Amino acid sequence: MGGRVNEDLIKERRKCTFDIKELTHIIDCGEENTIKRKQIDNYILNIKELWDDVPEEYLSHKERYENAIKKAFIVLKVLRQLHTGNIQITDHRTPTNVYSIQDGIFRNVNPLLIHIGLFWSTIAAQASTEQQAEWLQPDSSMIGTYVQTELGHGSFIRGIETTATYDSTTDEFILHTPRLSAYKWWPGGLGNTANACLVMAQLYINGTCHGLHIFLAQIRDFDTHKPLPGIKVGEIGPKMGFNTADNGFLGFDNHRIPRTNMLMKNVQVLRDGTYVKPKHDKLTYGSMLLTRVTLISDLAYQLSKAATIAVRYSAVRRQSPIKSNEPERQILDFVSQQHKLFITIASSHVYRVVGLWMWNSHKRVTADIHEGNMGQLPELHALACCLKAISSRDASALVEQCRLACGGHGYMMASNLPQIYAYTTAAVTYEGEYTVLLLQTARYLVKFWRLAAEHKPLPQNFAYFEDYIKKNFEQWRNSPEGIIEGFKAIVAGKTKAAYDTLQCNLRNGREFEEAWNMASVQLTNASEYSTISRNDIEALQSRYEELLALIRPNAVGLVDAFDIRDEVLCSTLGAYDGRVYERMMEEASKSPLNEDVVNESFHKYIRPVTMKNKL
Ligand SMILES: CCCCCCCCCC/C=C\CCCCCCCC(=O)SCCNC(=O)CCNC(=O)[C@H](O)C(C)(C)COP(=O)(O)OP(=O)(O)OC[C@H]1O[C@@H](n2cnc3c(N)ncnc32)[C@H](O)[C@@H]1OP(=O)(O)O
Ligand SMILES: Cc1cc2nc3c(=O)[nH]c(=O)nc-3n(C[C@H](O)[C@H](O)[C@H](O)COP(=O)(O)OP(=O)(O)OC[C@H]3O[C@@H](n4cnc5c(N)ncnc54)[C@H](O)[C@@H]3O)c2cc1C
Repeated sequence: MGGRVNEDLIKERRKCTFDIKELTHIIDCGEENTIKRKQIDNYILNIKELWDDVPEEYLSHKERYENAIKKAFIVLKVLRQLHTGNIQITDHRTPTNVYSIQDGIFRNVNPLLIHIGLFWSTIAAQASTEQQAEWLQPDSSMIGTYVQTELGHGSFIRGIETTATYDSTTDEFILHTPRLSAYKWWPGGLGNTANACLVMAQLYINGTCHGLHIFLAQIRDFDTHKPLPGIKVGEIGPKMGFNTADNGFLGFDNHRIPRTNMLMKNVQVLRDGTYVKPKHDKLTYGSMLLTRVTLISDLAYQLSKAATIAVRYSAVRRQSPIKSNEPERQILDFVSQQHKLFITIASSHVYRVVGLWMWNSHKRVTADIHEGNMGQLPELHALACCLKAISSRDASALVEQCRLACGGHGYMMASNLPQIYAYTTAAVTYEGEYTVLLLQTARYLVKFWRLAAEHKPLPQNFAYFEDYIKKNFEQWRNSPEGIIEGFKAIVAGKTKAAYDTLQCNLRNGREFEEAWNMASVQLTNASEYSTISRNDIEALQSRYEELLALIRPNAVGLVDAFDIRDEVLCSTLGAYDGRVYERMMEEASKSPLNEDVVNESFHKYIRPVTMKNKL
């Protein structure tokens, strides 16, 4: 769409007091990465076959999937070319960099998301060298998915009921679904797309259960794509979002796979049925850990999209004068609006930085694990659980806040905010449900509180627990260091309160698990335990309001620095040129309900009633 840039946005950009490009380079971790990112954007977004004439929202569930699959294989080809170096752009900060522009292409989810993001990465991390050499061929016929959750069990994975029983006479595992609740349910790409999967099942050898292990199973014929004998597979139906991801169900009826299809890097079953234990029994859960880490950066990116849309719209939208004799103001001038939006910008930066830090920590800990050192795994797991939980919960709440900040127009699908919300809120549940993950972190914290309470030596990271017990915390100071100290006090105070409740329940004769359950609300909620006073809060509040005013002239510059292209934002409200109303009218004209001047239902249903007495 041609035309001038909205005058208010032009003025906002003139007001900006910092170098927008410099911030973009910081976000990309260097100018070189910005250049590479833009090359990828240009390359992929210029592929004409990836763009639709009819907006996604007007397609049926089936048409959406078919359209998405067409695009997914174009994108897959490009990703393969990038990896093999046939397109000369490589080396990226985090995987999300390459994949983020797909949001614009699919306006939903790439049906190959799990194939690329989880299937290949799990094989790369958990299969033996020989298995990798066989399965990770660039021209492989396999389209895979990650099959863990069952109809009856998602969070409590030890309760998974699918079995893999070793048959030493044939050197095979027999995969079996013993009952309805054991049907696999949810895996992305399973419904129609995948012909193979990594399936999590309870391993049985000679009647002994060795717990959960991962197996590669072919489920559809590579040529005809028909389900193999003994496989019952299908799609689970429409969802709040993720409607192009063909999430599926899967049942096995004594389906046989070779013994060598168990992922054997960390754990082995030998030909004679000997079980060789892993060095750490949670290494099988490694893919969940990696995805949780990756998600933090992805959620930061979703926040930057929502903030870009809502801030640009708030600069263009004028409604109500502040003083009655003045013209209507940009809604961005209302301090309450600034509060809604600037927090979203800030949170995006916070989770971007933390996500990158976690990505690097994961790389470091994985290298250690490779050398046989498991020492850092529990801390990484506790951090990943907590950060995945709060980043997804914050992101979905803030995306919704941005949507509401755009008033009625935020409710339009063409604003793209409802789709970003549906995508973001799913992350609160998948890859470990919010409360369940917080309880994992609580379990870790309580362990160290117990050491502190018993005056046993603590690792340096937990020295603040001891400080709290000895009341060594300094008086609150309104500074970044003071805020960090305040948070330490909150964690220590909260952990203490939960620990005390737990102990009290135990003293009253409860079993540990029951006592834990009774303390679980305390274990997941944070409250104010720091030395902060009422006066401090007032000072913080007024500093916060000063900061809102300081940020105000730079708001549009700050979101421009995210440098997200219009094709990715897909929003009538958030485009760079700010031609909001023109774009809204153009999108409305695409509604099929505008195709006929008089819709045929008028003749069928309305006219017979309204004209009844006049005919
Ligand atoms: C084309 C695009 C490609 C994209 C590529 C990248 C793009 C990035 C963007 C991403 C965007 C979207 C992608 C996502 C799409 C959707 C994917 C969804 C996939 C799924 O949902 S898969 C299913 C996930 N399921 C879960 O997460 C289940 C949650 N439950 C659990 O994890 C466990 O049951 C549990 C809650 C952890 C409990 O486990 P368990 O009962 O076995 O353990 P205990 O509580 O008894 O604890 C025992 C002991 O073990 C420790 N521990 C537990 N887990 C781990 C771990 N993972 N690592 C290390 N240690 C672990 C625990 O701390 C205990 O230790 P302790 O005994 O206290 O010492
Ligand atoms: C969009 C989407 C995509 C998905 N993709 C995949 C995929 O590709 N592969 C795959 O295998 N799975 C996938 N899943 C499944 C997902 O991983 C699970 O839904 C998730 O792990 C939560 O498990 P659940 O559904 O069993 O929830 P439940 O565990 O039944 O949770 C229901 C409620 O019970 C509470 N609860 C449960 N246990 C406890 C506890 N111990 N203490 C306190 N409260 C508890 C929870 O907090 C929650 O409030 C996907 C899910 C979604 C929504």
